[in-house]
Amino acid sequence: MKFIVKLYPEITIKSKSVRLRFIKLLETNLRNVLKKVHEDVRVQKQWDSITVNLKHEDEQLREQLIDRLGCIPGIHSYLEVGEYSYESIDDIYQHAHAQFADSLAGKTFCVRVKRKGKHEFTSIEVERYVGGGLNQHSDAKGVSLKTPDVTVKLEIDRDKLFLVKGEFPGLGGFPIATQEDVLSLMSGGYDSGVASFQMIKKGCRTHYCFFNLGGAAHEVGVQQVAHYLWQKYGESHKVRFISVPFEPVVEEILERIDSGQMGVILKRMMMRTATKVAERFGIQALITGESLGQVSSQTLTNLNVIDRSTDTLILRPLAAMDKQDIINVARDIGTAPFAETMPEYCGVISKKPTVKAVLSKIEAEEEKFSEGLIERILEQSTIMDIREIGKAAETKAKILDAQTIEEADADAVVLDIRPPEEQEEAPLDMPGTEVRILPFYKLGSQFADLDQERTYLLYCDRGVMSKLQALYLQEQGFENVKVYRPG
Ligand SMILES: Nc1ncnc2c1ncn2[C@@H]1O[C@H](COP(=O)(O)OP(=O)(O)OP(=O)(O)O)[C@@H](O)[C@H]1O
Repeated sequence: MKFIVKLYPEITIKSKSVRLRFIKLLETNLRNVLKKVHEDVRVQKQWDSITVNLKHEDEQLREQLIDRLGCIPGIHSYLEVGEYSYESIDDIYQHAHAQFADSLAGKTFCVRVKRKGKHEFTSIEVERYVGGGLNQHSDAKGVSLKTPDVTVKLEIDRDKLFLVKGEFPGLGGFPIATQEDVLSLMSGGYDSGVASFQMIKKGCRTHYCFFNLGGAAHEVGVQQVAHYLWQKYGESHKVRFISVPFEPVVEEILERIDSGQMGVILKRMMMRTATKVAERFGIQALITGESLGQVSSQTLTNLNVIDRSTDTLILRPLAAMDKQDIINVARDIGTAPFAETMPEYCGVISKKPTVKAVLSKIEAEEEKFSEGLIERILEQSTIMDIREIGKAAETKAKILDAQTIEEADADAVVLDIRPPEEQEEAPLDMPGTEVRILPFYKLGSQFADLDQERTYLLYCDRGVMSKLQALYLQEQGFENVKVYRPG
């Protein structure tokens, strides 16, 4: 099978050297991602497109390739094509007839040709010749140039003919690593997930910094979203997940800081800490999900005061977006189910939070923090390669993999924690075993209904969510939790 990947138009208007660099990076990114679908995938760049080839004809692999290509930044669209050689215009028609004639029955159609190289015919001549032939020798309803039911698309590239079997929209944006690295402050709600996605799409390797305000449950939730985003859209590059215990900061804020100023000061402490993390890894910008006017700390005055806490650039990709639009994007990119069930870990709640913070007052309040607070929490932070997220949970919780039910406990309950769409698509068929359906995002609120005495085997598609949730259940006192991986 073969795909022709078209560059996002913004790339094609760049200077030659920049364009070449972007194409090279996109080629490498495609290779890195698609080799995970199959090691024999071949990726080859040209000036205005990139071809993806896989010798094996296999429906499942085809679907996986289509799915992955739709998530890689820098792509305008991609065509699934059949490749042929030809000698004459009539050869072109014969190939087109064999491919398309049946699908035209009862429909109007038109033929569109794109051509590269020198030929004895023009594109319009091919359109007329192929269109005329198909009209005569098929059950098509007729040709309609303006509003056809079907558009027959051909691409002729020198001595090769490509018949377009399908066309899919790409993600847009720039290839990852065409821009510099950023550090996304990730709290697990709708906003920070969408903000991170925007930066990945814009071509930034996006690392994650998480300030833990709510213990293991908070950390598990945020790790899951970050891992999901990376695996789905940013897998071509390794990134870090940095977790900083922030309870000591919250404690001091609650004990020492004037109530109205707490929200802005918490954010300033986050920025200061994130700055140190960014400096350590040579990262140039911090990303937040803040949006103008969304909550009290997000007025222009307050954002300005928050910015004064660091010299590092803070980008807020959602600044001008409406909440509903942010939620819609979260639904499209798949982070909404995580956000929906993420409890609010706001750390501090003021009765009357200031909407007009005054820098001098805030700075005076901040004098009350104990010395070296940020250095202390940074010493206790954990830095993870995001690929290790599942593995870290495994070692920490000594979670065992079970390949069969008997291996675990004949009486074990299988917890299918996949999202409902995945469950419906491929339901677990396990006669004689109790299977409970409990999507991962409901586990946090519903685990209390589970009998702690029983053995649970957690099942998900890739084995990462199940490890994280197993760790979470263990921390809630469940002793017999395993990850179920049918052999
Ligand atoms: N615990 C945290 N760890 C890391 N970043 C955080 C944390 N809490 C907040 N932030 C950052 O600050 C931004 C604003 O947070 P705030 O809680 O004011 O708004 P929010 O709308 O609840 O954000 P979100 O929807 O992303 O949770 C977040 O989008 C995120 O970038």
